[in-house]
Amino acid sequence: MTKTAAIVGGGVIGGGWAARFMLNGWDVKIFDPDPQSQRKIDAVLENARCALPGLTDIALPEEGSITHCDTIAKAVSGGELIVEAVPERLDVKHKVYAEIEAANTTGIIASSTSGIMPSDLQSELKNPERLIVAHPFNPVYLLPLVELVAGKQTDEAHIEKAKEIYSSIGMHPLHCRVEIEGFLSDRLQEALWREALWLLKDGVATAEELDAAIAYGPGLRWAQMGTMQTFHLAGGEGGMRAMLAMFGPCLKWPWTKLMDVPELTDDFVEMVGDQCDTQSGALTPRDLERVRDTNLVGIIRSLRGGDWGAGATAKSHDAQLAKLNGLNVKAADLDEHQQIVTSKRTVPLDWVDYNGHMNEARYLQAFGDATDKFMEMIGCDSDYIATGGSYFTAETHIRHIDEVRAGARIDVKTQVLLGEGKKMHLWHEMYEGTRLLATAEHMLIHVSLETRRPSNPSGAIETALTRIAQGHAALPRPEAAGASVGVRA
Ligand SMILES: NC(=O)C1=CN([C@@H]2O[C@H](COP(=O)(O)OP(=O)(O)OC[C@H]3O[C@@H](n4cnc5c(N)ncnc54)[C@H](O)[C@@H]3O)[C@@H](O)[C@H]2O)C=CC1
Ligand SMILES: C[N+](C)(C)CC(=O)CC(=O)[O-]
Repeated sequence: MTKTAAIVGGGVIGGGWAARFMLNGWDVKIFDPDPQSQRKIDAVLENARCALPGLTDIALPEEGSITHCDTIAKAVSGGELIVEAVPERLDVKHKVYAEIEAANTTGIIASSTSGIMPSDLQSELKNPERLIVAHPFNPVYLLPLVELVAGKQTDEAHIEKAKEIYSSIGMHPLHCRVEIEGFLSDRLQEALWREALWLLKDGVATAEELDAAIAYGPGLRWAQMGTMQTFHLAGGEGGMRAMLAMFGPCLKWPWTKLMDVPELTDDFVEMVGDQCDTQSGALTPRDLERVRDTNLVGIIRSLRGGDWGAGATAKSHDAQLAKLNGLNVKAADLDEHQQIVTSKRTVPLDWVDYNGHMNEARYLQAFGDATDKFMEMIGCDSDYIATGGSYFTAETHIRHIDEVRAGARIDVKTQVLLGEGKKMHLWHEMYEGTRLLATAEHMLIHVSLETRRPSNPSGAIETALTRIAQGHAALPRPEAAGASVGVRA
């Protein structure tokens, strides 16, 4: 069933929300009075379409539609979720809520505010119980964190509903249980930013040097662990206790100017702006966004490996997407009269090489993932593997037939050429739509993980595999199956 999100305010954050919802299959209705808004949102969507699908190993749903409305009433009428992303001013937000209330009395109003207390936001609403804060992070289409905060009058059921909604679009809802200004993340970020502005103003370092001080060091750690766990490790075997014993007293030394804010005079703003422009060189903000997005996809993908932080969120999104894509098929439901779809995914940005197309190593990864999925389907899943049986690949032959680029949706269809005793001979075909991109032929042997020697699979796996192999024997045998490597005549 298609869902609809109403978005009021289509700037940096509203545009990012539009992209995240649409690429997760939601329809979006949006209102923004800026005549340039549609152009700006299109630019955000273009970047998001390149980046977001690469976070998951399973294809996202079909993209939803976007309707640009010319009034708030048209955007929000009938909506169950109304995302507010207008400028960070209480008076502006109150005015917008009054217009929303005139057209919609029941939908959840989710404010994107970076730090205004939800109790203040809901103070003039007729139905204040439906207002929550859902504070995202830029770029909203890639970063999974969304801070959820209730005001004094919020119905907690809406927070629970919001957790479901944001999880279903690949996000990590963090419920900030105590309502405070700036919530959690911005409190931490602002302390650092304030200090950086002081160091720049006092001529201690340039914008570039300050960014290097983060990007080459702590920033790399922060992508995976926050300050607490990072410093727990800095205490060696003594952990955080040792860390506090050694560095705790330093916190009282005058290292930081945390509570003071440098005065934002025109000269100072120009000085900071100039230094940031110099730092960016010839790259425009849109160019930099693309660099940032490619790097973020790479970082989050590497965190998937360890099922860690933002990588774990992407993996649990995969589990939901596998269901939507019909990839969670059990052995008994596999149709032995046709090839089996074992993968539906999008080519991630970081799978593309210097030739501008998917690198050869990634074909093996995509086919290997399809083999893993097929193993899971016939019952060789993580529970079975934990009992000590699995398959090892003994031989592989991949043919590269046509190129494929980042962002393309690819499917793998699998045919069992032999499934007998310890042997499993698979034939995979990779398609973009109906275009054949590559084929792979693998011979796998069932092994005991204890002896590391060939062994028979469980009866259930053998039965499932034999049934499919017998059914697939009636399908045309792929011409290239069993072919040796060589130049085509
Ligand atoms: N920029 C950021 O990094 C982040 C911002 N936020 C929050 O998101 C909200 C929006 O901020 P940005 O997108 O950065 O600002 P922005 O200035 O990029 O976008 C605000 C948009 O609201 C539109 N607008 C102004 N009055 C309006 C009205 N009456 N009705 C509908 N639209 C109206 C403007 O035309 C503009 O396109 C703020 O509450 C901000 O604190 C949250 C997370 C990060
Ligand atoms: C600077 N900011 C307060 C608008 C930042 C945020 O609210 C979140 C983010 O994206 O860093």
